This record gives sequence, structure tokens and C-alpha cells, in this order.
Amino acid sequence: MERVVESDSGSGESDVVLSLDSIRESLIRQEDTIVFSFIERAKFPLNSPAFEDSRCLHSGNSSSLTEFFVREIEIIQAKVGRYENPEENPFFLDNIPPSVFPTRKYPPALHPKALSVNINQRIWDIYFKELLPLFVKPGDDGNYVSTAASDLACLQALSRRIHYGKFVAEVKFRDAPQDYEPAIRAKDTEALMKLLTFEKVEEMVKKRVQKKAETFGQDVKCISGDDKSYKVDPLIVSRIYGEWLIPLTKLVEVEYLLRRLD
Ligand SMILES: C=C(O[C@@H]1C=C(C(=O)O)C=C[C@H]1O)C(=O)O
Repeated sequence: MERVVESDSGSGESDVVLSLDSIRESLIRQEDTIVFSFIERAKFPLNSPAFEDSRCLHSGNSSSLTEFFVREIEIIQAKVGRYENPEENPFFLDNIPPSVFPTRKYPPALHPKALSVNINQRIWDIYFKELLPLFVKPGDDGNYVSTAASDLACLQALSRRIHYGKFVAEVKFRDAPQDYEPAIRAKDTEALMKLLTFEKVEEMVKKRVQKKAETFGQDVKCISGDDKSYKVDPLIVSRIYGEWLIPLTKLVEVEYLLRRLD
């Protein structure tokens, strides 16, 4: 994953050059990752026993297979430094060990309170209860391990996109502190939401992801014809962005801004 633009002179905090254009470029690239992760997940039916049932053989562990898998993967990824990157947020915070290798030093781009903005529990619930049933077939083919791996790819891509709202908010704040500061001091979430919203950009995002789902997920058949079919319904991808991903990204923006003057 590309990171937000930084200058390279190594002299510290003031070095980090954030621009709304570079951040939006990253969000556009992340759309590809999200659309592909949905296409991969749609190979399998819902397979709800993987994430709903607690079938762990260890007594005292009531995790589903998927939760167990994500927890264990997050531990290994933390050990190699994944969560040193401010773009990454774990699903199971209580679980996260320090890195066992020297990690790349990320120049501070965000306010330190950014660490306390983590809505992954909500993303988890929305993903399994609302999003997944929209783009996978119902049913159970028993492929729980592959399903859990695909769910992890989707969850991490969604979480990264949504928490990228912290960078978006930081750059919007830096561009116009005089507009944001009074609303932050007044804890006026409605005013903040209004300030950070660009409806035209949102419309463009929804159209573009629909087009990406049409392009990346088109069933390529040997025979020509107009009966196009898609691995994931492009309108559903657009709807997922409009009803969940964009609002959750804006929620992260507001939550970050509320802490920005602490
Ligand atoms: C992310 C941004 O903030 C808001 C959220 C958007 C999104 O989630 O795609 C798009 C436009 C804005 O309303 C942005 O301005 O780019």
C-alpha cells in the first residue's frame, strides 16, 4: 500500500507533507483492493458457521473459526511491525504484541490521539451482518479456512480505507484551521460533518467503484454477446460505498477532528 506523500529530508514532524490530492489518490487505489477482495470472497458462499459458531476445541475459548484466525494473524503481523504503520488498525487491540524486529520509523503525520480512533468492532459487525450477505451467495460449502482468509482480506481493506479518514481529516484541518477550530471547540459534530463533506467527490467515488466492479469482475466468456454477468453486482459495490464506507470514513474524520486540539 502506498503511503501519504512525505518529504525526505528527515528533520522531523514538520516534514510530513500531506495533500488532499495524494490522499485521494491513495483512496482511489484502495478501491481496487476492496473490489478485488470482494470478488475473491464471492468465490465462496456465506459459510456462516465459520464466523457465527463457536466450535473451538480448546476449552474456555468461545471464538468462531474466523475470529480465532484473525486474532492469530494479527499477532504475527504485529510481530513484524504491521501496526507501527499509522494506516493500519488492529481488530483485536487487546491482543497486539510489540514488533520483534526494528521497524521503519514513520514520521508523525497525525495527532497522537489518532491511536484512540478505532471503529473496527463496528466494521466487523457491519461486515458480517450487513455487507457480506449482499455480495455472496447464501449457503455452506464447508470451505471455512479459505473463507476466513478471504474475510480477513476484505476486513483489512475496509478498515484501512475507513481509518484513512484520519489522514483526510488532518489535511482538511491543516488547510483551514480557522474553519475547523471553532466547531471542534464547540464539539459541533454536525458543523464538522458539513465542513468535511464534498458531495460531488462522493458521487464520483460511487460511480467509479461501480465501473471498477464491472471491469474487474466481468465474467469473461468465450462466446460474444451482450449478456454480461459479474462476479459481484456492481450496483451493490456502489451501494456499499454509499451507505457504509463513505459514512464510516466521515465518522472517523469527525472522531479524529474532535480530538485534534487535545
Ligand atoms: C474522503 C473524503 O471526505 C469525504 C468522504 C468521502 C469518501 O469517503 O469517499 C468523499 C468526500 C468527502 O465527502 C474526501 O474529501 O476525499
